[in-house]
Amino acid sequence: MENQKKIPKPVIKRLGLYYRCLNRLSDEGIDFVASKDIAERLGIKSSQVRKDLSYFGEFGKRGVGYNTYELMTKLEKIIGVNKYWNVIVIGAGNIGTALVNYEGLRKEKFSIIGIFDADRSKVGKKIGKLTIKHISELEDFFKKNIVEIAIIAVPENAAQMMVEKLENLGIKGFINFAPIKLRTKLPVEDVDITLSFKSLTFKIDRELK
Ligand SMILES: NC(=O)c1ccc[n+]([C@@H]2O[C@H](COP(=O)([O-])OP(=O)(O)OC[C@H]3O[C@@H](n4cnc5c(N)ncnc54)[C@H](O)[C@@H]3O)[C@@H](O)[C@H]2O)c1
Repeated sequence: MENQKKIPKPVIKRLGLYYRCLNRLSDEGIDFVASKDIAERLGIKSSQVRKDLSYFGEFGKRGVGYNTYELMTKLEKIIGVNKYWNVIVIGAGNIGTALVNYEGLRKEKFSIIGIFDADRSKVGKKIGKLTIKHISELEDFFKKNIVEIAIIAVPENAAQMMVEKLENLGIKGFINFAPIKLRTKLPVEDVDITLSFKSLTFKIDRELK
Protein backbone atom coordinates (compact mmCIF):
# COMPACT_ATOMS: atom_id res chain seq x y z
CA MET A 1 0.00 0.00 0.00
CA GLU A 2 2.81 2.38 0.93
CA ASN A 3 4.48 2.41 -2.47
CA GLN A 4 1.10 2.88 -4.21
CA LYS A 5 1.42 6.59 -3.43
CA LYS A 6 4.37 6.81 -5.80
CA ILE A 7 2.56 5.27 -8.75
CA PRO A 8 1.91 7.95 -11.37
CA LYS A 9 -1.72 8.75 -12.14
CA PRO A 10 -1.53 7.76 -15.85
CA VAL A 11 -0.36 4.30 -14.75
CA ILE A 12 -3.30 3.90 -12.39
CA LYS A 13 -5.61 4.96 -15.21
CA ARG A 14 -4.07 2.40 -17.56
CA LEU A 15 -4.41 -0.33 -14.93
CA GLY A 16 -8.15 0.10 -15.24
CA LEU A 17 -7.88 -0.34 -19.01
CA TYR A 18 -5.77 -3.46 -18.53
CA TYR A 19 -8.33 -4.76 -16.11
CA ARG A 20 -11.17 -4.26 -18.58
CA CYS A 21 -9.12 -5.85 -21.34
CA LEU A 22 -8.36 -8.89 -19.14
CA ASN A 23 -12.00 -9.13 -18.27
CA ARG A 24 -12.84 -9.42 -21.96
CA LEU A 25 -10.03 -11.94 -22.57
CA SER A 26 -11.32 -14.01 -19.71
CA ASP A 27 -14.85 -13.89 -21.18
CA GLU A 28 -13.37 -15.07 -24.48
CA GLY A 29 -11.81 -18.06 -22.69
CA ILE A 30 -8.23 -16.88 -23.12
CA ASP A 31 -6.31 -18.17 -20.08
CA PHE A 32 -2.85 -16.78 -20.82
CA VAL A 33 -1.97 -13.51 -22.42
CA ALA A 34 1.25 -11.80 -23.47
CA SER A 35 1.87 -8.10 -22.84
CA LYS A 36 2.00 -7.74 -26.63
CA ASP A 37 -1.64 -8.89 -26.93
CA ILE A 38 -2.85 -6.54 -24.23
CA ALA A 39 -0.91 -3.72 -25.85
CA GLU A 40 -2.33 -4.45 -29.29
CA ARG A 41 -5.88 -4.49 -28.04
CA LEU A 42 -5.43 -1.15 -26.32
CA GLY A 43 -3.30 0.47 -28.99
CA ILE A 44 -0.30 1.12 -26.73
CA LYS A 45 3.29 -0.18 -26.65
CA SER A 46 3.92 -3.58 -25.06
CA SER A 47 6.96 -2.16 -23.26
CA GLN A 48 4.55 0.28 -21.60
CA VAL A 49 2.32 -2.57 -20.44
CA ARG A 50 5.29 -4.47 -18.99
CA LYS A 51 6.61 -1.34 -17.30
CA ASP A 52 3.23 -0.45 -15.77
CA LEU A 53 2.67 -3.94 -14.45
CA SER A 54 6.19 -4.17 -13.06
CA TYR A 55 5.24 -1.52 -10.47
CA PHE A 56 3.36 -4.26 -8.72
CA GLY A 57 5.90 -7.07 -8.82
CA GLU A 58 6.55 -9.89 -11.22
CA PHE A 59 3.23 -10.99 -12.68
CA GLY A 60 4.18 -12.64 -15.93
CA LYS A 61 6.16 -15.77 -16.74
CA ARG A 62 8.69 -15.62 -19.55
CA GLY A 63 7.37 -17.34 -22.66
CA VAL A 64 3.97 -18.09 -21.15
CA GLY A 65 2.72 -14.58 -20.50
CA TYR A 66 0.30 -13.61 -17.81
CA ASN A 67 -2.33 -15.84 -16.34
CA THR A 68 -5.41 -13.82 -17.32
CA TYR A 69 -7.47 -14.57 -14.26
CA GLU A 70 -4.61 -14.21 -11.80
CA LEU A 71 -3.57 -10.84 -13.22
CA MET A 72 -7.16 -9.66 -13.29
CA THR A 73 -7.63 -10.54 -9.62
CA LYS A 74 -4.39 -8.79 -8.68
CA LEU A 75 -5.36 -5.65 -10.58
CA GLU A 76 -8.78 -5.77 -8.99
CA LYS A 77 -7.14 -5.61 -5.58
CA ILE A 78 -4.89 -2.74 -6.62
CA ILE A 79 -7.48 -0.54 -8.31
CA GLY A 80 -10.35 -1.71 -6.15
CA VAL A 81 -8.88 -0.05 -3.05
CA ASN A 82 -10.34 3.29 -3.90
CA LYS A 83 -12.77 2.25 -6.53
CA TYR A 84 -15.03 4.87 -8.00
CA TRP A 85 -17.74 3.86 -10.44
CA ASN A 86 -17.25 5.87 -13.58
CA VAL A 87 -20.48 7.34 -14.87
CA ILE A 88 -21.44 9.28 -17.98
CA VAL A 89 -24.58 11.28 -18.60
CA ILE A 90 -26.36 11.16 -21.95
CA GLY A 91 -28.38 14.33 -22.43
CA ALA A 92 -27.26 17.69 -21.10
CA GLY A 93 -30.74 18.99 -20.39
CA ASN A 94 -32.48 19.74 -17.08
CA ILE A 95 -31.88 16.35 -15.53
CA GLY A 96 -28.39 15.77 -16.91
CA THR A 97 -27.23 19.18 -15.73
CA ALA A 98 -28.73 18.73 -12.27
CA LEU A 99 -27.00 15.37 -11.86
CA VAL A 100 -23.60 16.67 -12.89
CA ASN A 101 -24.00 19.48 -10.36
CA TYR A 102 -25.06 17.09 -7.59
CA GLU A 103 -22.10 16.60 -5.24
CA GLY A 104 -23.74 13.72 -3.38
CA LEU A 105 -22.97 11.18 -6.08
CA ARG A 106 -19.23 11.64 -5.81
CA LYS A 107 -19.35 11.25 -2.07
CA GLU A 108 -20.84 7.81 -2.63
CA LYS A 109 -18.06 7.00 -5.11
CA PHE A 110 -20.03 7.56 -8.29
CA SER A 111 -17.92 9.82 -10.42
CA ILE A 112 -19.49 11.54 -13.42
CA ILE A 113 -16.64 11.75 -15.90
CA GLY A 114 -18.47 12.89 -19.03
CA ILE A 115 -21.68 14.40 -20.34
CA PHE A 116 -22.83 14.06 -23.94
CA ASP A 117 -25.52 15.69 -26.05
CA ALA A 118 -26.71 15.51 -29.65
CA ASP A 119 -27.32 19.25 -29.83
CA ARG A 120 -24.20 20.90 -31.26
CA SER A 121 -25.17 24.28 -29.78
CA LYS A 122 -24.62 22.76 -26.30
CA VAL A 123 -21.30 21.11 -27.13
CA GLY A 124 -18.30 22.89 -25.60
CA LYS A 125 -20.36 24.50 -22.82
CA LYS A 126 -19.36 23.78 -19.25
CA ILE A 127 -21.35 22.20 -16.46
CA GLY A 128 -19.21 22.44 -13.35
CA LYS A 129 -15.83 21.05 -14.33
CA LEU A 130 -17.15 19.04 -17.26
CA THR A 131 -17.39 20.21 -20.86
CA ILE A 132 -20.37 18.93 -22.83
CA LYS A 133 -19.21 16.62 -25.60
CA HIS A 134 -21.03 15.59 -28.76
CA ILE A 135 -22.36 12.02 -28.89
CA SER A 136 -20.12 11.34 -31.89
CA GLU A 137 -17.21 11.54 -29.40
CA LEU A 138 -18.52 8.60 -27.34
CA GLU A 139 -16.49 5.94 -29.11
CA ASP A 140 -13.23 7.77 -28.59
CA PHE A 141 -14.17 8.51 -24.98
CA PHE A 142 -14.72 4.80 -24.30
CA LYS A 143 -11.29 4.01 -25.74
CA LYS A 144 -9.62 6.42 -23.36
CA ASN A 145 -11.69 5.90 -20.23
CA ILE A 146 -13.31 3.16 -18.27
CA VAL A 147 -17.02 3.86 -18.33
CA GLU A 148 -19.29 1.60 -16.35
CA ILE A 149 -22.62 3.33 -15.88
CA ALA A 150 -24.62 5.58 -18.20
CA ILE A 151 -27.39 7.85 -17.04
CA ILE A 152 -30.03 8.14 -19.75
CA ALA A 153 -31.41 11.66 -19.60
CA VAL A 154 -32.58 12.13 -23.18
CA PRO A 155 -36.13 12.38 -24.57
CA GLU A 156 -38.08 9.15 -24.80
CA ASN A 157 -37.60 8.82 -28.57
CA ALA A 158 -33.78 8.92 -28.34
CA ALA A 159 -33.32 6.66 -25.31
CA GLN A 160 -33.42 3.20 -26.90
CA MET A 161 -31.03 4.18 -29.70
CA MET A 162 -28.53 5.53 -27.18
CA VAL A 163 -28.81 2.40 -25.04
CA GLU A 164 -27.93 0.21 -28.01
CA LYS A 165 -24.98 2.41 -28.92
CA LEU A 166 -23.66 2.34 -25.35
CA GLU A 167 -24.17 -1.39 -25.06
CA ASN A 168 -21.97 -1.87 -28.13
CA LEU A 169 -19.30 0.32 -26.56
CA GLY A 170 -19.18 -1.88 -23.46
CA ILE A 171 -21.24 -0.09 -20.82
CA LYS A 172 -22.22 -2.20 -17.79
CA GLY A 173 -25.58 -0.74 -16.78
CA PHE A 174 -28.02 2.14 -16.93
CA ILE A 175 -29.82 4.59 -14.72
CA ASN A 176 -32.82 5.49 -16.83
CA PHE A 177 -34.78 8.72 -16.50
CA ALA A 178 -36.61 8.41 -19.84
CA PRO A 179 -40.21 7.28 -19.42
CA ILE A 180 -39.87 4.07 -21.43
CA LYS A 181 -38.97 0.47 -20.73
CA LEU A 182 -35.49 0.02 -22.17
CA ARG A 183 -34.75 -3.13 -24.16
CA THR A 184 -31.37 -4.38 -22.95
CA LYS A 185 -29.80 -7.42 -21.32
CA LEU A 186 -27.83 -5.14 -19.01
CA PRO A 187 -28.99 -4.06 -15.56
CA VAL A 188 -31.27 -1.02 -15.56
CA GLU A 189 -32.61 1.10 -12.74
CA ASP A 190 -35.54 3.28 -13.75
CA VAL A 191 -35.98 6.57 -11.96
CA ASP A 192 -39.54 7.74 -12.26
CA ILE A 193 -40.63 10.76 -10.29
CA THR A 194 -44.21 10.42 -11.58
CA LEU A 195 -44.40 6.94 -10.13
CA SER A 196 -43.24 8.29 -6.77
CA PHE A 197 -46.00 10.90 -6.88
CA LYS A 198 -48.59 8.26 -7.74
CA SER A 199 -47.36 6.03 -4.96
CA LEU A 200 -47.46 8.93 -2.49
CA THR A 201 -50.95 10.05 -3.47
CA PHE A 202 -52.14 6.44 -3.21
CA LYS A 203 -50.83 6.34 0.37
CA ILE A 204 -52.37 9.74 1.19
CA ASP A 205 -55.74 8.61 -0.21
CA ARG A 206 -55.61 5.42 1.86
CA GLU A 207 -54.88 7.42 5.03
CA LEU A 208 -57.83 9.70 4.29
CA LYS A 209 -60.28 6.82 3.88
N1 LIG B 1 -37.77 10.12 -14.42
C1 LIG B 1 -38.14 11.27 -14.01
O1 LIG B 1 -38.42 11.46 -12.86
C2 LIG B 1 -38.16 12.36 -14.99
C3 LIG B 1 -38.49 13.65 -14.66
C4 LIG B 1 -38.42 14.59 -15.65
C5 LIG B 1 -38.02 14.20 -16.93
N2 LIG B 1 -37.76 12.92 -17.18
C6 LIG B 1 -37.33 12.43 -18.47
O2 LIG B 1 -35.91 12.57 -18.49
C7 LIG B 1 -35.46 12.87 -19.79
C8 LIG B 1 -34.69 14.18 -19.75
O3 LIG B 1 -35.51 15.21 -19.26
P1 LIG B 1 -35.00 16.71 -19.29
O4 LIG B 1 -36.03 17.52 -18.61
O5 LIG B 1 -33.60 16.76 -18.80
O6 LIG B 1 -35.06 16.98 -20.87
P2 LIG B 1 -34.33 18.16 -21.68
O7 LIG B 1 -35.15 18.36 -22.90
O8 LIG B 1 -34.04 19.31 -20.79
O9 LIG B 1 -32.92 17.50 -22.08
C9 LIG B 1 -32.79 16.44 -22.97
C10 LIG B 1 -31.45 16.62 -23.66
O10 LIG B 1 -31.20 15.45 -24.44
C11 LIG B 1 -30.58 15.89 -25.65
N3 LIG B 1 -30.69 14.83 -26.65
C12 LIG B 1 -31.69 14.55 -27.51
N4 LIG B 1 -31.39 13.44 -28.21
C13 LIG B 1 -30.18 13.03 -27.80
C14 LIG B 1 -29.33 11.96 -28.14
N5 LIG B 1 -29.67 11.04 -29.05
N6 LIG B 1 -28.15 11.84 -27.50
C15 LIG B 1 -27.78 12.73 -26.57
N7 LIG B 1 -28.53 13.78 -26.22
C16 LIG B 1 -29.72 13.92 -26.82
C17 LIG B 1 -31.26 17.20 -25.99
O11 LIG B 1 -30.48 17.96 -26.87
C18 LIG B 1 -31.39 17.81 -24.61
O12 LIG B 1 -30.25 18.59 -24.30
C19 LIG B 1 -36.72 12.89 -20.64
O13 LIG B 1 -36.91 11.62 -21.22
C20 LIG B 1 -37.84 13.16 -19.65
O14 LIG B 1 -39.08 12.63 -20.06
C21 LIG B 1 -37.80 12.02 -16.24
